[in-house]
Amino acid sequence: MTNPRQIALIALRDIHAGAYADVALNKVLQKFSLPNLDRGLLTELVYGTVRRQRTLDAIINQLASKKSHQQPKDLRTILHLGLYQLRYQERIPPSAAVNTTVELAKNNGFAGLTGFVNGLLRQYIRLGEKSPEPLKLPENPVQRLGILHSFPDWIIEVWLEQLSWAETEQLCQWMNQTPTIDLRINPLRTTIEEVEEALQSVGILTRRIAHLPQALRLIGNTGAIQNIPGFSQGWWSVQDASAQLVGYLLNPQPGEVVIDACAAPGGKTTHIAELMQDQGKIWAGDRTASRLAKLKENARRLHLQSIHICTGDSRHLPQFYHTGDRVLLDAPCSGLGTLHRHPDARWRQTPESVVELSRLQSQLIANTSKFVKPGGILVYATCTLHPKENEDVISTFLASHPHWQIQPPRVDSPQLAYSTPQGWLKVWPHRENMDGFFMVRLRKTNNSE
Ligand SMILES: C[S@@+](CC[C@H](N)C(=O)[O-])C[C@H]1O[C@@H](n2cnc3c(N)ncnc32)[C@H](O)[C@@H]1O
Repeated sequence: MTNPRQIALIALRDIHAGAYADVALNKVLQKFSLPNLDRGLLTELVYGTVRRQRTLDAIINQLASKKSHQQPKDLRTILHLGLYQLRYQERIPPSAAVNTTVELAKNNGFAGLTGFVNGLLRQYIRLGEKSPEPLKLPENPVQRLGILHSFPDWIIEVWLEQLSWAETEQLCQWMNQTPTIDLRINPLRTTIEEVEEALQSVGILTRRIAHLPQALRLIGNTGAIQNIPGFSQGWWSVQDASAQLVGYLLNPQPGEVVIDACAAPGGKTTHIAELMQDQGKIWAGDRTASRLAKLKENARRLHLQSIHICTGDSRHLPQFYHTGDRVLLDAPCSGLGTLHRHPDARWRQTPESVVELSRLQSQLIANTSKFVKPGGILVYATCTLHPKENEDVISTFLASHPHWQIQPPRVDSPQLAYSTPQGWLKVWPHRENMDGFFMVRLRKTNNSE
């Protein structure tokens, strides 16, 4: 099969049945061999329709007599695909979007409904000719933003608690973009200049990122990551700029003992090893063995020797008590700072899952703080923007752990740019053009047991 729209329908069926969007997409990309352009279109259609689902459903609700959720499942997905192309894909002529969608309906058991599909899509085009916004939006301002930018109301509300309306809208728009790829250069194998040159020689454009000495942002489409020069030599890792800030905030030194309590697949563990010149001992703990296998593979590719694996639940592991000079807790979280990378995440997380995660995060910080020696450091980080998983976890921890205090970034450190008056760092993606992140450095006093 070579029709990217038909293949998109197959992947979307899987996603609507519960599969992760990236897993479902990779499955079809591996199964069907497509030319590069069609692979690009397939990826755009799958990720785009998942991301814009709420907006696309609102259009169906407006134009059809039956609500979107009452339509047969496949028909709803086919309409999503057609409407997505009409609304968001300027490169696809409207007539091609309509004809290919009608064809898709015909080939997937809806031969009797091709008139309905054709009519609905053409009605949308006609409305768009009359008004720049064919979609009728509700009066309620939260729902209005949620429908326009395709987010559940509760996420809009979480952002509105922290940002103005205008910034909330900017953040919504930012999260609907195709994500960029950043590299972190491994200074133990090469230099940033050498990587820049190697990439340039194969036509890959890059740019440096302020405050991050080993970071390069890739510009434009680069093809498969494994084919970028230097991958097999361990010259670099893929890691977003804001995730690179975490290693610098921890500031590990050669010869120290560092415990990375939620380490897999090892983006930050390998950064820590590089910052320590691969000298010292790093314990990489995680409860998921399959993810730790990826960490091992990454450490091997980067030629790092100082990393040791420990499979287990970091809410326990008493063998680590009072052994770490520095501990990193890069906690499992709702990922509200990386919604652009995971198009289905906004539909998977709920206010209830956030409460559940914040409970786990509190248990993890309470126990991993015991891993730290007196006078040592613990960095808590998440890639979410929800105060319940960030500020609240830290405030509650500090209130019940008098031997701990926040150690804000030094005035001469690059992280200062993201620092808040409370001493923790919050990276807002629409301001900094990088993934959303929260991180804080905590210090245990010398006289604690
Ligand atoms: C945000 S990810 C870590 C990403 C990693 N630090 C990196 O930079 O590549 C969170 C990790 O926590 C792990 N995890 C979740 N609950 C855990 C627990 N109770 N104990 C140990 N690891 C846990 C998950 O398996 C997941 O790999």
